[in-house]
Amino acid sequence: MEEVKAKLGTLISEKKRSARPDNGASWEQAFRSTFDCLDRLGIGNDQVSERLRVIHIAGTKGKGSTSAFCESILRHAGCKKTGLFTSPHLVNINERIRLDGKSISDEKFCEYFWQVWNRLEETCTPEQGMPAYFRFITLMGYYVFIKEEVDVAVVEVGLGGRIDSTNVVNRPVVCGIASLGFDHTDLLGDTLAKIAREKAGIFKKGVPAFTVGQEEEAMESLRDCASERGVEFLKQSGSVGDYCLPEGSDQVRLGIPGDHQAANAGLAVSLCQTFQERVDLKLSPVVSQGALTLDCLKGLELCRWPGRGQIEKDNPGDGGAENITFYLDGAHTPESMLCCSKWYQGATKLALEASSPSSGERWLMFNCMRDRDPNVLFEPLQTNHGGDGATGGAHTMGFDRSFFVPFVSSTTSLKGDNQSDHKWENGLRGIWDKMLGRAAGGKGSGGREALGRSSPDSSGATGGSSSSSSSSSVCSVQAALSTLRTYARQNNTKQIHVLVTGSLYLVGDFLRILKRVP
Ligand SMILES: Nc1ncnc2c1ncn2[C@@H]1O[C@H](COP(=O)(O)OP(=O)(O)OP(=O)(O)O)[C@@H](O)[C@H]1O
Repeated sequence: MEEVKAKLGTLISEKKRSARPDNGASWEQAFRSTFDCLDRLGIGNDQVSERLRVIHIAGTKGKGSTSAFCESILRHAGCKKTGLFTSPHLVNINERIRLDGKSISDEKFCEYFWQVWNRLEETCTPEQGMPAYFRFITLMGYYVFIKEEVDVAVVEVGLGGRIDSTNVVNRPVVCGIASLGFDHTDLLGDTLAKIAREKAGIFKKGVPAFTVGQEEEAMESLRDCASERGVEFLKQSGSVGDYCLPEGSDQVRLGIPGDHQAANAGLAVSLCQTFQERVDLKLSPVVSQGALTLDCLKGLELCRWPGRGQIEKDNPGDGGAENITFYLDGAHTPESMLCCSKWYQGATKLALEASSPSSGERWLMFNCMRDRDPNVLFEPLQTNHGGDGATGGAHTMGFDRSFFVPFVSSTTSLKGDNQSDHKWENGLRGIWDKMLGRAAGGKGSGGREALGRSSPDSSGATGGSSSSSSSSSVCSVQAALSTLRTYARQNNTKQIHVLVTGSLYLVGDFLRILKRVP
């Protein structure tokens, strides 16, 4: 596996996230090269459509969760073999290609990797070289699903849709668009209409499509694209809570927590219902007479999507403390941070009420990529969304301690983070404390407008400036964990609820350190 990882590493051509892939080709050119690569692999894109039953899902937020729900629902509805392609991964690259809900084994990964690698290498020409990292892993995903003869291939778009490497299927069974918002605006456009148009690039002639409720500007753009592209229909899915329940069942339980998951699950139900009606597999119904079936409910409840709303107890057998609970969520956009913050406050409120509110504390471990605006990410974290507010700490939302921790993984260092200087993290801490200072000073909860757009790099490396600075620190993940565990052991009547958020890479680092590999 190490050799395979090293080879894959050679396909990461640039360190910058939005750098041009595939030897400097434009995104359009690079996308078109995916079709050539499929030919070189002996599986033209016609074959991908003929040999795979694909559910293709795009969106700004919730596309991964929706994909995971789809896979789980169909597995529980009787799909003998499921394939799920997602990105990015948290700990191991294998997570991106799942068979029957489990990451592909190292053995199979290596076996298929070499088949794909060797074929592509043998067919390189001066015009057609090796594909870049994401394109390669996408090609490999399709290759694996074809060779494994999966009944369904649920495919999550990597970025955008129209010219994403996954968009090489002429005729998916059904397409879905999860919640739309502002992200990757440098590549997708600076209005919701433009972003929606890029995402709707996965729509295909004669193929049905579903979307969740969207802002009108986005919905209008989706409708226009649907008619331009001649989709069979574009329908809006509802919340999973809108469905009736079968006899013997009193509620829908979702395996991925958070109120925001109801819309993702609703979209997944619509996609799976349409899939099940259109394919020649003997699947049990997903919805029957307007009610979710027991199989569907099981699929929703048993769905697992690590790093999103994941709750893990610390492990005392492995140096941990039994009174620590980690809440791991890779939110990294304003919308997802709002969902994450509401989920965390709700979950810890229940946990704090279950014990004694005064005996619990909320701690934060945070980092985000440098292309994010921490001002807008911090705002929902510092706002009380109707929970109990403070847990003993003095802040608006009541984090008793906050740590700004550098990334550990090599994946993130490849994305341009300098491991040795902590200027970025000190800057994050400075902004965090400044916002808290303003909030405490009676100027609201501290927002982008109030603060201006200060950036960590410009705010200097001095750390906090407000009275709350003593409760925030910059240190390594390991040092933060050590401080946390020592404190927890010394205060063993307290329950410590630790939110880890800001980046999926940080969540991946934690899962690796906690030895909870997905
Ligand atoms: N419908 C939603 N609206 C807003 N935020 C959401 C929604 N669904 C999930 N999220 C948040 O987004 C984060 C990522 O969820 P998910 O993996 O489903 O989305 P994604 O579209 O694949 O995003 P990405 O892979 O870019 O993080 C979650 O941690 C959660 O906080």
